[in-house]
Amino acid sequence: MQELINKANVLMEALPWIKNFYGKTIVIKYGGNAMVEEKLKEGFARDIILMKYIGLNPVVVHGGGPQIGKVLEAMKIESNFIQGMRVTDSATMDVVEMVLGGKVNKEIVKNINLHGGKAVGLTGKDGGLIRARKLEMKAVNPETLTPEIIDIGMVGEVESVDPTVISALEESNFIPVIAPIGVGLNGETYNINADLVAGRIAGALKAEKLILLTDIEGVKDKQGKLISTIDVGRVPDLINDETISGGMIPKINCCVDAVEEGVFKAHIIDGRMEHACLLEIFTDKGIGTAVARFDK
Ligand SMILES: Nc1ncnc2c1ncn2[C@@H]1O[C@H](COP(=O)(O)OP(=O)(O)O)[C@@H](O)[C@H]1O
Ligand SMILES: CC(=O)N[C@@H](CCC(=O)OP(=O)(O)O)C(=O)O
Repeated sequence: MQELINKANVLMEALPWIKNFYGKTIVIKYGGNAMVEEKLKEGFARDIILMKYIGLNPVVVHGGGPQIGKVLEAMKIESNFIQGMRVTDSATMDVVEMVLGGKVNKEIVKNINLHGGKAVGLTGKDGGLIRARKLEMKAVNPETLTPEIIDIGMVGEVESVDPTVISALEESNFIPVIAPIGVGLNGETYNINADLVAGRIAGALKAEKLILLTDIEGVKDKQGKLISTIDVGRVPDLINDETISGGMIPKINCCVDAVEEGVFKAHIIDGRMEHACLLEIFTDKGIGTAVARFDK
């Protein structure tokens, strides 16, 4: 009997959060281990469906860097990254679009639909969702030691987001699943980092939350202890004193940008943990690191 009451208590813990988030949009960047391991994949699909059925509007933006890498390797095309961005010539762009917009996107859609949801896959080309432009990357020339703009091919940055197609899908209770590919003014295709796309889509939708799933517990301090909350104003110091480095820099900056654009809270959480999204949204304590304007 006590076991049943405990179950009811767990559900009741979620009640204030369900009330709070009812009708609100949550953008989730899906990637890493959560997109590879069978058990985690199924758990993620079920989490998204549960969110939808209790009245939230989940929007999934996915990555797929490792999946692209595997196909490029099989095709004997070399992968090169500069400042975390894949150098993308036209042969690589074809593979990126094929893998992200095709196999990876459709597998996520299939998993959600298989477990009872109604997902629709899109790239940024569909409905004019993501207008992109070429990313101007600055790097220091090792010979002259001066910063200059380098050409890394068809890598894009988001110029603007037109969320009309997302709203149309939400009205009919579909769950949008978005591949991070954008289209330029003249119809050219761009490969865009998925975290950046998720941040901008969350901003355009004025989402309640942006959740970035990654393969680490969250942002850690210099002693390796998890930092549960970070005020956006503190981020530059954490980067300058090198508490935050490497791949975590674009992630945290993307959270800051989303908050500045009107997203209430951004979270960096551990996608290796089963039901990570649900634990973050529906429990009092949450997991991972929350980034917001706490010091008002
Ligand atoms: N302060 C920090 N807290 C946590 N991770 C950090 C921190 N600073 C740097 N990192 C690094 O950033 C990595 C996450 O970025 P990345 O590997 O690019 O993620 P993903 O592949 O999910 O996009 C972590 O695995 C860790 O090595
Ligand atoms: C420009 C750029 O680097 N684009 C990424 C897009 C996919 C992505 O971001 O996937 P993850 O989230 O798994 O890293 C790439 O080509 O790998």
